[in-house]
Amino acid sequence: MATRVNTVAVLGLGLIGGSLARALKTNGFCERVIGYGHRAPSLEKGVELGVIDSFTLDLAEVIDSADILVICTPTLVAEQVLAQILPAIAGRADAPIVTDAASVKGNLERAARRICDGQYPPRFVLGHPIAGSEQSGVAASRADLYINHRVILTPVAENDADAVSLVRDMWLATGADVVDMDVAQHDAVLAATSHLPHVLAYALVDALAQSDASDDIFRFAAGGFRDFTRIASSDPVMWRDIAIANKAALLEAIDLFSGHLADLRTAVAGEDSDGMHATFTRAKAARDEFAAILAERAKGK
Ligand SMILES: NC(=O)C1=CN([C@@H]2O[C@H](COP(=O)(O)OP(=O)(O)OC[C@H]3O[C@@H](n4cnc5c(N)ncnc54)[C@H](O)[C@@H]3O)[C@@H](O)[C@H]2O)C=CC1
Ligand SMILES: O=C(O)C(=O)Cc1ccc(O)cc1
Repeated sequence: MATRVNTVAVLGLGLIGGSLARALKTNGFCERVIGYGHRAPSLEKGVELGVIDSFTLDLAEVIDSADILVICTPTLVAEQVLAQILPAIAGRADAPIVTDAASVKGNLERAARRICDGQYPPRFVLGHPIAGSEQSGVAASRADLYINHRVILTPVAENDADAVSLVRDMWLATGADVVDMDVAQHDAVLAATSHLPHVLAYALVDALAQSDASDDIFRFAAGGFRDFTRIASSDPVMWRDIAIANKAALLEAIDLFSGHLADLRTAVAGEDSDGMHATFTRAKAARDEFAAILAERAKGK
């Protein structure tokens, strides 16, 4: 593809930032990808693996040399990084476009307004790739991570249309499908489909690991346990940040789920076979429909 910009900077070179860097280098969206972080080791590894061309620990240098800054740090760190970047680029005609990949959008929208005295910075575009895994770190990054996966952009009214368009093109260049969503809708949907399942997996594994029978439980666990709990191997810092940043929507999702679990407990205790059968049948139909959608999407690969 024709090169769109000279330099993309990835701030926080882990699974998500490393995979973006690899994809952009593979498809020629930019001339070079540079890395920025608070510590050298993962960035040195990124250069060694050919994920990035160079790196710096100096944020001012990144701001001066990149066309697009992509914040790929844990969610709450992204607020701190924004607090350093936005004042530094305010009013600068040659300022880079800023975007991010964090899992929650509302906290970053609020942070951006707070940092800029209530005025949303037009060239900051909120984004979130719905692709990843329980792994983390630059060594786990892959150039094909985003192919046929959704990337959600949550532009706000004050956004500069050209900035949104360039960020959209960047993600399209990775092979992703880019969709727009409202910030609050994004956070509610992701609380239900991603943040709640991670909390449930962590809770289940923690509860069983602390029980007296934990040795037997893990020794004899079947595939269902493995499927349900894979995501409990995800990075605790990342998920702690997500739970804090999306507290309101996550609490709503937990409460909705707790109500259903309580109903199911009542059905089990009362041997309510019709009630249980109805719940399991409804859930199976919904899950089968979801599996069919996934299969259709995989065909597009
Ligand atoms: N892992 C996943 O499946 C997905 C993660 N996300 C989001 O993407 C972001 C990154 O996630 P991963 O790449 O999985 O995490 P990661 O742990 O693999 O990478 C995060 C990187 O940020 C760096 N970092 C930490 N503190 C920093 C600081 N103060 N300044 C500069 N760099 C710092 C770390 O050194 C690391 O290189 C998170 O906000 C996460 O919520 C979004 C979609 C999927
Ligand atoms: O590992 C998995 O299945 C995931 O769910 C990956 C993931 C983690 C966080 C996100 O914000 C989006 C996707």
